[in-house]
Amino acid sequence: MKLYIDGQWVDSSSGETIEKYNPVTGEVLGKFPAATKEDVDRAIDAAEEAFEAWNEMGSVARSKILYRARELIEKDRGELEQLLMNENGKILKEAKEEVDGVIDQIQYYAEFARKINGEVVEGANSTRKIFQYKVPYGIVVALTPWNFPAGMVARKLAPALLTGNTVVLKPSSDTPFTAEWLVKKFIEAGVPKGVLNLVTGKGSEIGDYIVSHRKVSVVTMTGSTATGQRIMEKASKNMAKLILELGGKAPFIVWKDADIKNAIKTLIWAKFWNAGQSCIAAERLYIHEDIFENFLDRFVKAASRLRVGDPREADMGPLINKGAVQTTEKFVKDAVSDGAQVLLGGSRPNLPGKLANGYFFQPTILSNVKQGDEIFQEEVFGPVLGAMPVSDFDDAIRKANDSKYGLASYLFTKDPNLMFTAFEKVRFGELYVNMPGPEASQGYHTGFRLTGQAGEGSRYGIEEYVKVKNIYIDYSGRELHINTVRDDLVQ
Ligand SMILES: NC(=O)C1=CN([C@@H]2O[C@H](COP(=O)(O)OP(=O)(O)OC[C@H]3O[C@@H](n4cnc5c(N)ncnc54)[C@H](OP(=O)(O)O)[C@@H]3O)[C@@H](O)[C@H]2O)C=CC1
Ligand SMILES: O=C(O)[C@H](O)CO
Repeated sequence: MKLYIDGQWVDSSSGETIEKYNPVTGEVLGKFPAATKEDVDRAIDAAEEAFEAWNEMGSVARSKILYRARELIEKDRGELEQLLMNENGKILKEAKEEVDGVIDQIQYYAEFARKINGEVVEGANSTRKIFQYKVPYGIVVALTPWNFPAGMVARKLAPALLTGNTVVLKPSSDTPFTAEWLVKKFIEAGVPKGVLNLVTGKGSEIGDYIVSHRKVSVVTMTGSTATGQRIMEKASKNMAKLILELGGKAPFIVWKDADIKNAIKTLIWAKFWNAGQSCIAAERLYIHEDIFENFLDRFVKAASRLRVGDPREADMGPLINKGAVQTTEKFVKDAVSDGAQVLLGGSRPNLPGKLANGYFFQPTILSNVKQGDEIFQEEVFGPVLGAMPVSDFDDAIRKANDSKYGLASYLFTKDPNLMFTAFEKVRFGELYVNMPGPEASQGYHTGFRLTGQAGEGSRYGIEEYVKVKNIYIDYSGRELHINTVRDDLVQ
């Protein structure tokens, strides 16, 4: 693999590379370049140089390139699905769904051509006007995560490019090859040189440098809250605009009147989708006390039927890396020492052959957890879920809101009064009522509290990439009378 800078595929200027492991087998999958600060400078300079012409091209011409990229991705989608399975460990159905999402998002953003309009606002009188133009910011740095390595790249590249920005993409070091594959499609589709650049390398080494670079206008990042906070600090040097989609700790409330079968199916999805590695994953289960035991019993039975293993045939694949397995193990251990009872799983599975070295963890369900426990406060990002009985709806909402994160939440009930109470009181960017996620391209993916800033998707999401520029004009042609400037000063 190589870096893509100013229209050229090149090695890192240091020649250094980093190894990437296959999460299914623990074997080395390949190597990718460790970009240096000089490589970053060249990528940013290229993005700066390309900006004017790309902006002048107009949104219709840019959308044609996006439509073409979408077609190219669709044509070779099988390759991308394989890559997602090897690089991320996704099961086949989820890899296919992610590619559907990539195609959908590129199409969705391309459709905004000609639709990002400014306004003409009245001035102090009828011959004065204020033109409010929506213009691209300039250079966007896109830092993408590994959990949806294709979807997140598409969700950042498509709106940034459509609106006339140029981009430097730095993907997660756990999924560089998926990003490379997608960049190739955008290039083949006709993105001009310098408009889109790809640099890879450890965020801990080049991240601070990229986000604090004086030429960068927007930093869009999906990942952990700790990294998001660091980015805020570093990017403040240059006042870059931030779009940060960070951690989640979704509450999943099941009321006593809920359709239990639908709730369990949704919960299986919400907890074990991508092995629990999604920011909208159910992380706290609040069940009405009248149905608590029965619900948990049925949920445990259903989850115990999940097949864990080779992504080509399993229901759930591995975690992303060795560190993620260790973190998940520690969450379970700490929960047990806090008094939790393990109803299912709790450890790594015994898998045969090469899978024995893969980064797998069993679906894990815990009861006897308390609101203040680590397992109910910190983001697990793995296939582990704690459950707690609740009896009063307001109390359930209070507990749900008692989290430093505020992205997704779920509610199962048939009672419209409870639904509307939740619409009002839930302090999360998303509430899924009687249905699963994930978020749609036309929804605005955003969160409260430490989940971040700004958002993605919908017209609100695309407008994060444009700035409103104001032009004031007096076209009367008459002599100006300025209140605080005497007319007789100027003869
Ligand atoms: N909201 C979400 O969807 C996601 C949340 N997470 C959360 O984060 C945890 C850890 O995952 P991890 O991959 O380490 O997430 P990080 O937040 O560390 O990484 C996300 C992205 O930011 C980059 N990055 C890391 N450090 C910096 C920095 N100082 N400046 C700029 N960019 C940087 C990473 O690059 P590099 O990979 O090279 O470090 C990656 O591209 C997960 O367990 C989960 O809790 C993770 C992924 C997605
Ligand atoms: O970040 C995530 O996990 C994605 O937005 C999927 O919901």
